[in-house]
Amino acid sequence: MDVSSNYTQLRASGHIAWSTSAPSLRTFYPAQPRTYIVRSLDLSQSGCVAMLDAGIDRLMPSRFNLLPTFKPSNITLQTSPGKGLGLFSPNMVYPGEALFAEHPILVLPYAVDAGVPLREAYDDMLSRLPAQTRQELLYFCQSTGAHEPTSAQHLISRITPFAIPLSVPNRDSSDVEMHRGVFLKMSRCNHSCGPNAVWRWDPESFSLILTAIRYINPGEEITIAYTNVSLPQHERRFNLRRSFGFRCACEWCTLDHKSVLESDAARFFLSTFWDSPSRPSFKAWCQESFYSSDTLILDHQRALRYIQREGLETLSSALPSTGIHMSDTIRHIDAISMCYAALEDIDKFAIWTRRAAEEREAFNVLGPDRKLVFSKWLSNPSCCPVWGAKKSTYLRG
Ligand SMILES: C[S@@+](CC[C@H](N)C(=O)[O-])C[C@H]1O[C@@H](n2cnc3c(N)ncnc32)[C@H](O)[C@@H]1O
Repeated sequence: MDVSSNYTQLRASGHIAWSTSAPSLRTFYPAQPRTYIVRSLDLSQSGCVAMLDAGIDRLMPSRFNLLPTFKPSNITLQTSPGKGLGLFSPNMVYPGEALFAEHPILVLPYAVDAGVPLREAYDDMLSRLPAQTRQELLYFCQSTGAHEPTSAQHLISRITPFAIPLSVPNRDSSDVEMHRGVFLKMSRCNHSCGPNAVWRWDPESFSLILTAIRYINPGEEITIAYTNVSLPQHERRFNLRRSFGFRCACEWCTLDHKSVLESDAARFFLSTFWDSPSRPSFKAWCQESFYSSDTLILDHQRALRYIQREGLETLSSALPSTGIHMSDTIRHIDAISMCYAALEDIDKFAIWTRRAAEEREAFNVLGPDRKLVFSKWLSNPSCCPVWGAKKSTYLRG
């Protein structure tokens, strides 16, 4: 291990396998021992120490964009029944509103060459953090009620990391792209099976951004999903227990037995919606007169009701045409608007097209092209390519 004034180089010796209690850390045996660099990144007062594969370290930009600034939302840390501490919003938050952005304090690879002396690396990393940040990390472990951590490695492994992708030198290194980011504030965000916020990694500012996906009332807890929330309760429970070691106390997991069955059925309906063979495609619905005018509309409206009831605004799926991921809420609204266009129902087409534009606007995904298309359709609905597509079948029928 070579130590210089501002960074530490760790060379995997290729034969010492360090065990670690970190649940998410994997060790592997690469053909050539890898070299890792441990160094501080100049990001914020809380400090940030990264342990990176030397190839990845070379690709790290020397500067990052400033943290995006948002309306100060004064997130508070409070007790959440059955979940320890959690993040709460004292203010009303709107769907699509960014809650906060945060730099990591530690960045580590997900998969580390088994020859790396991890214990030394973790000691080194912690010693480089400001004393105040180290204190906060310790407080994090104490407040979760667990035993005092016995080492830096133990302490770091206690904190649930977020998976952040970093640029890798080439496609062959894609297996080492994913890193564990440890965050002081974000790591307090609890899980819910109907979360009201989502997070995303912003490589330009090297930060995690938390965004509301529905209205969050003053005093409400901010939650994210730690697991696939479209699964039935017993599978979510199994996954949360296996990966994070807790039993979920969210409002969907504490329902009575009958309501859990209803919730599972709704989640199944939503997760299989786009591939369900029993539902006609839009084209088939337009062409076949035996499909009643409201079959598809009622199904999409039911999906929107379930999304709201189950708190599943987080659901998104790949569009078959482009493969691009889009919010399921937007997809259902678009589909209803197209059905009304096909039926030449001017009033309802206008209502749902406006809703499609508003939903996109809230989440900043209403590009100028789409905005123009919507305004054209609203001023002259017959411009919509599927205008009358179902009605003409009726007339033919
Ligand atoms: C990343 S921490 C979240 C902050 C933590 N509650 C605290 O007091 O610092 C994850 C831990 O919080 C608790 N937790 C998070 N979501 C929960 C939920 N839905 N039900 C019960 N416990 C939860 C579990 O103990 C879990 O291991």
